[in-house]
Parts: sequence; structure tokens; C-alpha cells
Amino acid sequence: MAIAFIKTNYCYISSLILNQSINTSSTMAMCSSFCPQIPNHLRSRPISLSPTKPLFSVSVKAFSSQTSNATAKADEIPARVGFLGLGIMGSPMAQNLIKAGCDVTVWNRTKRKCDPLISLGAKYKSSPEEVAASCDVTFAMLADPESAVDVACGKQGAANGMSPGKGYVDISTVDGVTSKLISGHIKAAGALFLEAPVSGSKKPAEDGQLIFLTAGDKTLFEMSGPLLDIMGKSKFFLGDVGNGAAMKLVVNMIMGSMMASFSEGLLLSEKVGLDPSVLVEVVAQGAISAPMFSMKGPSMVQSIYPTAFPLKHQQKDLRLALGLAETVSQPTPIAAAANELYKVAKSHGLSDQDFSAVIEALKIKLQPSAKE
Ligand SMILES: NC(=O)C1=CN([C@@H]2O[C@H](COP(=O)(O)OP(=O)(O)OC[C@H]3O[C@@H](n4cnc5c(N)ncnc54)[C@H](OP(=O)(O)O)[C@@H]3O)[C@@H](O)[C@H]2O)C=CC1
Ligand SMILES: O=CC(=O)O
Repeated sequence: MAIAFIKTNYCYISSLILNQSINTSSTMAMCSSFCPQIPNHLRSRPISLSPTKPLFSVSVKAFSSQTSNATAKADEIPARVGFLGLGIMGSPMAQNLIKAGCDVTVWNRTKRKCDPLISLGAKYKSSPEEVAASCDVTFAMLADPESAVDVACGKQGAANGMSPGKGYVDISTVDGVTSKLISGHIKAAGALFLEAPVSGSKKPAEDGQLIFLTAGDKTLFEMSGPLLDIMGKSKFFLGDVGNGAAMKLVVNMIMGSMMASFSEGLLLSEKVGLDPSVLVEVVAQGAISAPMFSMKGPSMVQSIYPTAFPLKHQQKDLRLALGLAETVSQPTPIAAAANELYKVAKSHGLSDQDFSAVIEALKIKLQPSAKE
């Protein structure tokens, strides 16, 4: 039996949900009659229940475990949601918002990537500025610092469409300096800013299981909480802008080094006559087991790298993490070595492969020197 508590500005409902096959429409009807603040689009649209994501878990997580003394504003679910950047991550994240009944407006540099979302019910605007102007909260999921700045602060950028009462949530993985720059532009327009990079790749994005590493305006964290809960399984509020970016870069610095080290192990095992598939199994059962090794190991053994996290982004994150370490004189020799390996992989045309393709950089025969 699951118990869902739904809170809006003026009312709480506790609804006993006896099993996963709850009658969605009757529960929504009950909520609608007690809770006039539930936006119309959330009342009227059918919302599918998944075994891992009960319908009201959003409200439970957002309002009971994470919210303390939030302002009244924080209890409102933003009615109109913008989404900028529909790549590997942005597309499934926006899709989950649409499927949950949100009123979503999308934009992407390459317009055709908007089409599948438009057919699911999303609206389309032809610039980040127009999306921001027509939405309460706008999310951005862009490749790197340059594109994140361009989309937020450039000509027809989102900042031009911002005004008091609106919020901008940047989910892209960037460095703290970039995040602060974007924050400055958004706040100059009187709007709120939250950085919210995510840990978790393509599959967690599809499954709504991302981990949000947020920092910035607490009010926007509270306001956007129900939306973050649709797209993710947990969210951390880490304080001032820059802390979310830093946390993400530290996590991905560790991840990039782990993958490089795993690659060396796979190749060494093979060279000494062991079966690398058995190594994957052994690793999975011991103290160094990691979902990443179990998921990617079998395909790495077959030299197949279906892209979930592009190698070019992993190298970007290592580069930014090394820059962060530099600011505090923290030695990071392992990450520095890993970064070099990803650079080699990039120079051999592997940028758009999954980052597990870094193993290929270790297979490249070095040019014999003139003496040999
Ligand atoms: N993939 C993953 O597993 C994860 C990725 N991340 C991070 O999330 C972000 C997005 O990653 P992901 O979705 O994988 O990346 P993709 O490369 O698939 O998508 C990048 C997005 O950025 C857009 N973009 C790139 N350059 C520009 C530009 N100059 N102007 C406007 N838009 C631009 C692309 O538009 P277009 O379609 O036109 O190219 C696309 O929408 C990155 O910062 C990445 O590090 C974080 C966690 C996991
Ligand atoms: O940034 C990548 C991830 O898997 O997290």
C-alpha cells in the first residue's frame, strides 16, 4: 500500500493508493475538487502510472522531504515549462515532462530534433528568447560552456525573454565561472537562476532517474522541485552558484579516470591470456564493482561503443575539472593522465562515440621512432 500526500497552496490531501493499478482519473478528479491550484493541464491530461514512479511521488518528494519553510511561491507547480537543447539528454528529459502532463515549449538549434516532442504535444518557439518569454520556468541542456552562454546570453538568448517571476534552470555541465556569468545575465533581467547539472546518463534520463546537483536561488529550487522530481530520483541543493557545477565536475573527473583505468585492465587481461569478459564478471562481484563497468564492459570487450555519454563531453568535463583543481592548487595527476588519453581518442575521431571508446586510444600503435 502506498500513501500519497498531495499539498498545494491551500490544501493537503492524503490518498490511499491500494495498488499500482489505481484509478488515475478518479484520483485526479478527487484532487481537482479539493485542490484548485493544480494547473488545468495537469488535471485534465491522462497521466500514466509506472511501477517505479507513482503518480504523486513528485508531490511527496518535493513537499515533504526537501521543502522546509519555503515561500508560498514555492508550492506552485510552474504552469508553462520551456526546454532548450534536445540532445541525448534533453530529449528524454523534455519527453518525461510532457508525459507527466506538463505544458512544455521546446527549442533546439537543429529544429528537426523538436519534431518528436511536438508530436507528443510540445509547443515550439523559434528562439530561446521566445521560449523564455512564454514560459514560467525554462530548462537548458546544452553541450558545453560556449553553447550554454550563447543560448542564455547571446542574441535572441533566453535572458532577453526573462522577467521577474520567471526562472532559468541550466542543467548543462559547465564550469562555475560560466554558470555565474549566465546567472548574472538572468538575474539582471529580474528572474531567478538555478544551476542543476545532472549525474546519470541516457538511460537514467529516459527512466526519470537522474540526480540533480543544484545551486543558486533556493526559491527556484523549490518552485522547480516537482519538475526535477519528474526527471530525476533525487536532488541536492548545494548553496551558491558554482557549487553544483563543482560537484558535477568532481564526480565526472572520478568517472573519467575510472573508465580509463578499467580500459587498461581490460586490455592487460587480454594481453596476458585472460578472458576480459571474465574480468568484467570478477569486477562486478567485488569491492570495485560499479554499474558503469557492468553496463559498458561487455560491449567494450566487443569494441562496440553505443553513445550514451559522448567522449567529447567526458573530455570537456575532465578539462574543466582540471581547471577547477588548478584554482585551489589541488594535485590531480590521475585525472590529468586520463584527460590526455581522452584527447588522444578525440584526435582519432572518437569524439561522438561513447566515452568508453577511450579504450581505443590504448590500442593505437605508437609510431616507431627513427632509431627503431
Ligand atoms: N549524455 C550524457 O550521458 C550526459 C551528459 N551530460 C551533460 O549534458 C549536456 C548535454 O549532453 P548531451 O545531451 O549528451 O549532448 P548532445 O551532444 O547530445 O546535445 C548537445 C545539445 O547542445 C546543443 N548545442 C550544441 N552546440 C550548440 C550551440 N553552439 N548553440 C546552440 N545549441 C547547441 C545541441 O544542439 P544540436 O542538436 O543543434 O546539435 C544539442 O541540443 C552536456 O553538458 C553533457 O556534458 C550530463 C550528464 C550525462
Ligand atoms: O555526465 C555523465 C554522467 O553519466 O553522469
